[in-house]
Amino acid sequence: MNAPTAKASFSSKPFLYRIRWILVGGLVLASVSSLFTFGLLFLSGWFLAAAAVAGWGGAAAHAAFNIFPPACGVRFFALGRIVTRYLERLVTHDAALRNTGDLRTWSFARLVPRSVPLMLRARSGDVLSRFVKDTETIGQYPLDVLLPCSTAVLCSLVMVGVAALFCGHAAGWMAVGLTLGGLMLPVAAGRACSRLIAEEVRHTEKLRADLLEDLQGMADIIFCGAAERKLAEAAQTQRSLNKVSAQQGKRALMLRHLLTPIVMGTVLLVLAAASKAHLAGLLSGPEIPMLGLGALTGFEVVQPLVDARVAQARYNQAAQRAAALYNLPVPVDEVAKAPLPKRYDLAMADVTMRFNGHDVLQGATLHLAEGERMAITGPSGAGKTTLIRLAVRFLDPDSGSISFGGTPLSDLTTEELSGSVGVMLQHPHLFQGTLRRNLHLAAPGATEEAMWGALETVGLAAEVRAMAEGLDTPCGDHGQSLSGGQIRRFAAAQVLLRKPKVMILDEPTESLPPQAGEELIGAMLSALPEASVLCITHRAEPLRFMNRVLRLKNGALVPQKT
Ligand SMILES: Nc1ncnc2c1ncn2[C@@H]1O[C@H](COP(=O)(O)OP(=O)(O)OP(=O)(O)O)[C@@H](O)[C@H]1O
Repeated sequence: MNAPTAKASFSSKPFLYRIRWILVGGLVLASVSSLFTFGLLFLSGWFLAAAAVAGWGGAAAHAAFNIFPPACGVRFFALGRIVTRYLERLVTHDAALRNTGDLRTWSFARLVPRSVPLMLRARSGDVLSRFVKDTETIGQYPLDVLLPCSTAVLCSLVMVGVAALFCGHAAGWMAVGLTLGGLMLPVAAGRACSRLIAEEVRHTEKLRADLLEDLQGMADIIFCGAAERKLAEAAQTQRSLNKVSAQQGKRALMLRHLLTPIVMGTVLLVLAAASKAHLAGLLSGPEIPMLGLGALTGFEVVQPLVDARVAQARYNQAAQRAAALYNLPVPVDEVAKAPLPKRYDLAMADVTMRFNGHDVLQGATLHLAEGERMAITGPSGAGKTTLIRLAVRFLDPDSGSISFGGTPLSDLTTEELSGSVGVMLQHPHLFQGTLRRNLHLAAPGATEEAMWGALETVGLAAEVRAMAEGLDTPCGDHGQSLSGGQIRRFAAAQVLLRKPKVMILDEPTESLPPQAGEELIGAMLSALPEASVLCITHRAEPLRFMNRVLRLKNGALVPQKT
């Protein structure tokens, strides 16, 4: 995908702000749970050693040793750890799911007004993967990165502080070990893996986008004899992906394993410092294993930090890709919702439109009165479809004005216009699902009777009745189970169901024989006799139904004799 012109940035701060209190709750629970684990081993170490000392010390020492408080403490920490871990999972997963949900809604709202640049510049598979996978990666950020890092910092401080109450030197070694394991290894992971993760994301993106395009264009690939080449290409991308994934995985694994010598070294140094303090009479014997086990447990909070750094690198990639997608320039200015005008005449005055330095429209002017039927003809590439895109505000003109019912089009959105304007596209799209589902997409409240009525009008009812499942017949991907002519008539039925005041028809008779095309236009106009019609056509059949025909020539509209 091309980078957007403006400097792209994406910030997840506003999303995190919305779930800040859940995150604080998750942090408290995660920290308490880790501290309970620390407390459990810290106390257990002391308890076991003290019990052994009491055992060796004979009956008097045995009687003096009160087993009850430490046993209660051990149970308390063990139980508390399980409960807080469970609650922490509930809270933090809830935060991640909410975050991903908010991001998806936001992403979708950003994609809709960018549909024109997206269609031109992005690959469908790539957009899909950004919308699904990247939002998930960004949504998981608090769970995968924020929480482990903040829990590690908070708990390390508390654990070192507790150790310092008993032995300053032992606490010092613990601090050194935790800093090495919690800072040095993640920094090394960032250096070792970031580039590989970027490459991995690039290969995955290519593989997904290629696969989706290949599946959609399978027939063309086979007819061009390109199947072998495409397979080889996919296999090559997959090999490159496997290679970088394996490399990245190995590096992260090696860094994770490097923690073991750091842990062992720290525990030994803590034990040595504690023993020295014991010999100096500053520490009791059972407190030596207590500090050793405490140091060992301390590493539980820094252990996930290598993975957190890898997750951070993935997040950075996802955020960059999100910025590139969601900051694409919007082709129309966003407006506040204005009520649809009561009138429905469409006027364009002196409209110019330029693409890639080439003027497609230069001073195009038209006025489609209420109830009028107007055709626009012109050579291929003259800008006819561009006129339609301007009329429904998919695009804004470079200059000139367009109004609908006297209201400047710049005050209306495409969505609002769709309440009055029905568009039959040059290449209608049918969604995977049943015919019924596609009709309901056009007119959600349409009754069974209305659906059959519309199909009858466009001459499709008999064919649908003959299908075993009738309206519940699956259309297949992109309407594969229908013929080109059937798809066009189905699209006409969708427009009729909406009962628009203005019908905009782009090549409505294409892929139909002349007689069938003429019948279709005649039937549509009889079904909605009061609707205005703007009909783009290369073909002669629609012309006899029109009040006026304009020809688009050199970017301007001129009257044409029929
Ligand atoms: N969004 C766009 N970005 C860049 N160029 C565009 C865009 N839309 C249209 N064009 C270009 O503008 C010109 C007019 O395209 P348009 O689709 O409006 O022609 P048309 O008259 O409908 O053609 P046809 O009859 O072949 O469908 C073409 O050269 C096309 O490449």
